[in-house]
Amino acid sequence: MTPRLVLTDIEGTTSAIAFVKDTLFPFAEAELDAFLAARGAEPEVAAILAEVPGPDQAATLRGWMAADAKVTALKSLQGLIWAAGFTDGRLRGHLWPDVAPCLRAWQAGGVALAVYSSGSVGAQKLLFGHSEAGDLLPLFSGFFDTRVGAKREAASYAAIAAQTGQDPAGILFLSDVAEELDAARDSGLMTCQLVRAQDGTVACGRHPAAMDFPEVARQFQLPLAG
Ligand SMILES: CSCCC(=O)C(=O)COP(=O)(O)O
Ligand SMILES: [Mg+2]
Repeated sequence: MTPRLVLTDIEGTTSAIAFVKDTLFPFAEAELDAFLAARGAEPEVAAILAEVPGPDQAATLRGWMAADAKVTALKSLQGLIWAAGFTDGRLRGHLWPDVAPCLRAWQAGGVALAVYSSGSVGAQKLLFGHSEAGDLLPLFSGFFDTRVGAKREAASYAAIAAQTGQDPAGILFLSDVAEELDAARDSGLMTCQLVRAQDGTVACGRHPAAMDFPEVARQFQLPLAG
């Protein structure tokens, strides 16, 4: 069945793992103290901080950062910190060169597009709105983060299907992480693992695999770019 909706992960799928780990995460850590001092009392930030335990919240946040913990509060805060960098040009969303042409072709061909990442919805919009390929936000009809559930839980994909109004069998989920693909398949979605050599991803063998988006298009009869 040709997908009616492509649901894509970001890190390791549309964008380099190194961009997230070596650019985005250090940017947020470097700005953390100044951000908390300047904006910690704002209602939006205070509501996030209410979910951060411990007497030294900056230390808790740094511990989560060091562990790459996919904690919703940390992800929300990182998104708010990155906002300044994306809007003043210090940050630009990395995309592998094959990604934007395929996303444009798929959307133009009538395939809906959505994002599901541990990065907050706000951060997802910053990355695609300020990407190396320009503003890609108009291509997407949905954005989902861990507020819908964890990426390794099947129920999260059922919830996304319900919220998009799509039959799970018509959704293709793209990710580099086998456990995320397992969970999506458990909820009836089609799956494809992105095995990008530059990221050092290894094919898990449990899902169809593609080295880039054109190969995804060929395997799932999606419109081809250019
Ligand atoms: C601008 S999105 C930042 C990505 C991020 O924070 C992250 O943790 C990556 O998670 P993903 O689910 O995209 O692998
Ligand atoms: Mg990923």
